[in-house]
Amino acid sequence: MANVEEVMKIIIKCVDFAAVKHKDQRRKDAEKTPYINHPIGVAKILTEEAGIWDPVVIQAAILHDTVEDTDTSLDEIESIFGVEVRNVVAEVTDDKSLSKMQRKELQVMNAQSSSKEAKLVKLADKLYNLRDLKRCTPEGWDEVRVREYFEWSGRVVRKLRGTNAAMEDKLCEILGFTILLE
Ligand SMILES: Nc1nc2c(ncn2[C@@H]2O[C@H](COP(=O)(O)OP(=O)(O)O)[C@@H](OP(=O)(O)OP(=O)(O)O)[C@H]2O)c(=O)[nH]1
Ligand SMILES: [Mn+2]
Repeated sequence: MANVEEVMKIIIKCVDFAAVKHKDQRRKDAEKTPYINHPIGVAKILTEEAGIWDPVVIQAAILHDTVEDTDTSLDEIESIFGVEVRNVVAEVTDDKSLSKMQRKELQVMNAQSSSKEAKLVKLADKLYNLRDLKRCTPEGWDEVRVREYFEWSGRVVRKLRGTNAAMEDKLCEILGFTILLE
C-alpha cells in the first residue's frame, strides 16, 4: 500500500464498516458500552503500544470480531479489503458452530502456528479484554468465570510468545509472571 492518502482512506473505510456491522452490539459492562469501542481499542493498542503500522494488521484488528459476531462473511471482507486482510481475520475468527470448550481449546492449539499478523491481533485482543476485565466484571460473570478467563488467556498468550515484546511484557504483568514461565 503506497501513500498516506490511500492508507487513511482504507482505515477509515474499515472503521466505518466495523461500526455499521457492530451497531446493535454492546459490551457486557453495566454501561453497555458500544461494542465498536473494543475493535478500535485493539487497533489502538497495536499502533500506540506495540509499534505496529502494517495496514493489513490494523485493518484485521478493526475487523477482527465482525465475522464471529455479526452477519459479515469472509468473502465480503475479501471483496472490500483484499485477501491478506481476509486471511488474518479468518485466523482470529472462532467457529461459533463448535461448543465453547472446543473453541477455547482450539485457540490454545492454533496460537503457535498462526501467522505473525494474526498473533499480533490475538495479543492485542487479549490485552484489551484482560484490561477490561480488571476495569469491571461483565454482567452475569462470577469470580470463577473471571479467573478461568485469566487462566485460559495465559495458556493462549504462552503460545504467542516471541511476537511482540511490548504487548507480551504488559500481558505478563496482568497475568502474573509465573503464568508465562515454562
Ligand atoms: N472483558 C470483557 N469482555 C467482553 C465484554 N463484553 C464483551 N466481551 C467479549 O467477551 C469475550 C470473552 O468472553 P467469553 O466468555 O470467553 O466468550 P463468549 O462470551 O463469546 O462466550 C471476548 O470475546 P473476543 O473479543 O472474541 O475474544 P476471546 O477472549 O473470546 O478470544 C470479549 O470481547 C466486557 O465488557 N468485558
Ligand atoms: Mn475481540
